[in-house]
Amino acid sequence: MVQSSILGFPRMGANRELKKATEAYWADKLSQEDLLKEGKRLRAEHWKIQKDAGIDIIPSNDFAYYDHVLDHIQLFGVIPERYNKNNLAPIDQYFAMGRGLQKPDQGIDVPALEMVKWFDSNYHYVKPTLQDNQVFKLSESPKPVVEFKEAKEAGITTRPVLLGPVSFLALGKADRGQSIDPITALDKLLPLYEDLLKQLKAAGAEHVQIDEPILVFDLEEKVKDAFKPAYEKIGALGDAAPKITLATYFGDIVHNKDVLKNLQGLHAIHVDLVRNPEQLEEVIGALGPQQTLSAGVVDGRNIWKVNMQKAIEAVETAVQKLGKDRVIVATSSSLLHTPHSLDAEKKLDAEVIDWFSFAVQKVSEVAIIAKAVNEGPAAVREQLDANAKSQKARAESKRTNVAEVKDRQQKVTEQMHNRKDPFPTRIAEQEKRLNLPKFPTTTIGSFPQTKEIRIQRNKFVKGEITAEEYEKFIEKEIQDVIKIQEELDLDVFVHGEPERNDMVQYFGERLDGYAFTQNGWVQSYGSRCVRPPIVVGDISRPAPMTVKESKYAASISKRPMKGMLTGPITCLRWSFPRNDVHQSIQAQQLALALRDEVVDLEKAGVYVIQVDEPALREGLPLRAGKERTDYLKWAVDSFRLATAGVENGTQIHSHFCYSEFQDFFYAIAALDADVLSIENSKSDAKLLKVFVDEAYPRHIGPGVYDIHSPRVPSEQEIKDRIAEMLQYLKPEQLWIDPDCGLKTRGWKETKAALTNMVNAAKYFREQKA
Ligand SMILES: CN1c2c(nc(N)[nH]c2=O)NC[C@@H]1CNc1ccc(C(=O)N[C@@H](CCC(=O)N[C@@H](CCC(=O)N[C@@H](CCC(=O)O)C(=O)O)C(=O)O)C(=O)O)cc1
Ligand SMILES: N[C@@H](CCS)C(=O)O
Ligand SMILES: [Zn+2]
Repeated sequence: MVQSSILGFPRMGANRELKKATEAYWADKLSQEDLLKEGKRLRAEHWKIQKDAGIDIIPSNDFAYYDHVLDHIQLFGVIPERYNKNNLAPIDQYFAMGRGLQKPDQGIDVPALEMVKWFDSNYHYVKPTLQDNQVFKLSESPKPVVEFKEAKEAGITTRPVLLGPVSFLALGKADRGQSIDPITALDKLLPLYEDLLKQLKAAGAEHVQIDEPILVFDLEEKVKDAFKPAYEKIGALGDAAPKITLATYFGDIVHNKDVLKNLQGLHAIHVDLVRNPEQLEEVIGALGPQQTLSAGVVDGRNIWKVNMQKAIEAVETAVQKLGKDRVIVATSSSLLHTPHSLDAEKKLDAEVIDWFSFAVQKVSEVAIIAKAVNEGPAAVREQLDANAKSQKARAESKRTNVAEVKDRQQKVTEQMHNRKDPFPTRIAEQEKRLNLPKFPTTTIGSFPQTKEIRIQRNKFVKGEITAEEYEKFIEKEIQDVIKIQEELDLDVFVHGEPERNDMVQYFGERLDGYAFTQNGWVQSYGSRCVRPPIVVGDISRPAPMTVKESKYAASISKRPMKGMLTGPITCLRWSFPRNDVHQSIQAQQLALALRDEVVDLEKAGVYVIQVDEPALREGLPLRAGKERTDYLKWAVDSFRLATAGVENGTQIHSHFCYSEFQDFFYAIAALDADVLSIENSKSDAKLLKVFVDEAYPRHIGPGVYDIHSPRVPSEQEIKDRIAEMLQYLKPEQLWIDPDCGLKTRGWKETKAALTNMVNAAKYFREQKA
């Protein structure tokens, strides 16, 4: 029989209970015991949802209090010494690695480990950070074993999920000042996997899911070569270990077919057939004679209802070749990237809600597809008919065919992508207008989103206060942040984004062609969640979206005010995009809407405009090739189309909050932004060398401190950082700013950090005068 399986379930809970519990714990408002109890309750609830839906293979160890890669860091003892010094309880050490810990009264001050994008998703993982003489040590009560037993006690035999040894190492890095190439530590790490697998088997686990998602990348030979010895060793455990399903997702693995050849001893291989349905035949051909295919046909990354007919056809193709006992119906990836359930959505338009499927619904979809294949379509006729009807309605909906939007796209010319003059002419005009000092200081846009702001917005959304009352409140917030920026003596001000719930959702809510949810939360990192808006049709801007707040802020500010927009690619990437038209079309529609906004801001007297594109890099197809080249063209074009409508004297900024910009330098340069701010504080300043090597002529503000942690950087630390940057960048190019927006921070640490930042900038201003 074909079995049904889920690769992972969202952790936060139907009402973000996990977020609330962890944040309460951090604020000393919940005991450790109660936090752990809440985790246990959530796990049980999620297993039950899957069991009740009839899923055969239910995951465990997919739950994490902060991040599953961080779980493995602690599981294998990859804990840099600085986190061992303060005798922290395991859970506190875990959070210290995830988010840093500063307790001056106890002499504790450790920054967080680096956190980066999980493949091309909006989820972030904590990077394993290794030492040259790395010693691995399996934790005394390994989490995967504990959670397997917990599920078993609740009457559910699960398939534990582990991140595989090759991916764990390849996704890691050497600690600062260390030079280890993580993959060389494989031999030392493998015995811990062996031990863990034996413990899982002894606890009763018959199957284990080992994720090796790096197989979707173009791999260096040494990483590719690591698979064979790793899985031979693990495979040699035979019956002493559970049977292994090796899972890949977010891409195809055909280019690594030679690796698959060495994995034929494993029980099953999982592939993502939503992203790359065309890999099915080749992967089947590469399987060993006994091997099972886990067919990922229900999308773990988007919210569209599965097309049952197509999914069933793919599974049937596999069944014809392999037989029912060697095929598993599965989600394409973990459902971590989808919201919990549609049941909470009370305000979605009836037309569009019928097109969506969140995690709980996707679990049912997997079960239905398996049933259709096992028992024939008649067994699920009603569900299949309803699904076909919904697919048809979406394809024929007016929302997906708006003539005015299509006409405007037809009329886009090449010239619309270019500023009037090149940078030297522009910057001269901008300098005259803005009159900024050397090493200008600015922030990235948002200031702390205080509890009070959220409460007021919540009241407004619920109709408990009027639009005027809310508007007054926002104006007062803007006044306050302007006053604070004056006191801090920053050079280019921002209005603080108090009116925005999120930098993407806010725009989604103001654009036609979008739907947005009440409770569609998805984990972004740690306890932080986002509610991605959903692109349901052709996009256009019915009215200005940000002009009122920016104009007001500019009118009461003595310094230049920076208008703040989210770029077309980031809007697209951090939304749930349509899957019925190419993303380049959606990006161009967004670009045209933003172009109007940029021009309207300029008309309103806002002469510095930042268009954030932090997701530009994340959208890059994971492998080199035509798809990547094409992406770079349409992604860069969409930014240029959005920003090129302004005069020379209007300064366009863009912001990128990730550090791996090396391989992406040309795209960033091609945006032709006058000023770039880039996350950089946790990376080696050496990375900035690319700007020198490529003779980058425009202005740059590499972040001087990390904003993800409440830790306050000292003035000296920031000065050291700036001095490092000046080894690579010219003084007249350099802007001083934090890594990213400050919305997640509290005011106390924000003021302290920015005071140190401004003082450090002033020090260099005097030095270089
Ligand atoms: C910059 N980043 C972003 C990414 N993706 C985005 N879509 N947005 C981003 O900013 N990706 C990369 C990075 C890092 N990621 C994040 C992600 C999320 C946050 C964050 O602070 N999230 C908040 C939620 C923000 C939000 O939408 N707030 C709403 C609703 C707030 C809320 O929970 N309201 C309560 C009631 C009010 C109360 O009592 O507090 C409720 O509904 O129950 C709003 O402000 O109106 C989070 O808390 O997780 C940061 C960086
Ligand atoms: N302007 C946004 C950018 C975040 S990437 C902010 O400051 O929050
Ligand atoms: Zn950012």
